[in-house]
Amino acid sequence: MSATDARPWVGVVCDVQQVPPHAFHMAGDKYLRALAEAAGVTPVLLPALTDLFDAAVYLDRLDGLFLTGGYSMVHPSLYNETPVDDPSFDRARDALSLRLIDAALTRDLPLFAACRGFQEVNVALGGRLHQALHRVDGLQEHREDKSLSLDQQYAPAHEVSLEEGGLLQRLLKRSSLSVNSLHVQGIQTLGEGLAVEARAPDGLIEAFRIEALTFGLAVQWHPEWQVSNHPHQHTLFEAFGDACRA
Ligand SMILES: N[C@@H](CCC(=O)NCCCC(=O)O)C(=O)O
Repeated sequence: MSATDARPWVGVVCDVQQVPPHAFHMAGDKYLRALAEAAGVTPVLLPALTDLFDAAVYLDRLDGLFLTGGYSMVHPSLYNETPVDDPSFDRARDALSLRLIDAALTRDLPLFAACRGFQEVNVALGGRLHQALHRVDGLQEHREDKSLSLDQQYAPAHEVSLEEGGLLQRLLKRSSLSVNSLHVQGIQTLGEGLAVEARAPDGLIEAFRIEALTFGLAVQWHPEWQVSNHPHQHTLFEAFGDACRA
């Protein structure tokens, strides 16, 4: 690897988690490796310090933005609801992601989002979430079984149908895709300027395109998981990397 890195630099949002007795800003290894290996970009962690400065300044020096998954829930107050359960929240992550989504739209910066990141984009654009999909009549189970191994938790869980003529169908040259499923929350109402790209068998929206962006794709599943073994997911990261290089 040359000392001068000509690859695009892509911002990756951090979660704020306690590693007792301290708080840490962190991002998952599997996301960072997928960006480096499949997208061919250089990931840069973005600390969630919106209480200190406007996070939009990050994007002045970046070529793309990636919103990762995360075990914490997007706070329901961001879509005008009160929490119905007592899950883990991460308000600092919420504030960082929502500010960066807005700033990426202003700059037409390439954006790719997974799972929690998918939910954040929906909420940032005025959409609402189901706080607990497993309590919604007519929807299938979308959570992982945490008693299983990670390989089993992130294994393909259901098919999604790809929208006719959509970005995913064009990129993947197919009409359906097998995806993993590790989420409690999901889309209840779709935000403004979002175009459905994929749905689960129960009708739940599982991917959308951000119409205002030259490249804006968000998926409910985990495309980063063992991306080298999943060519279709690898293609999504390649397309994002190409958009960051454009
Ligand atoms: N908390 C949200 C999003 C779920 C999610 O991102 N799960 C994966 C977390 C671990 C990882 O980063 O792979 C929800 O439950 O809906």
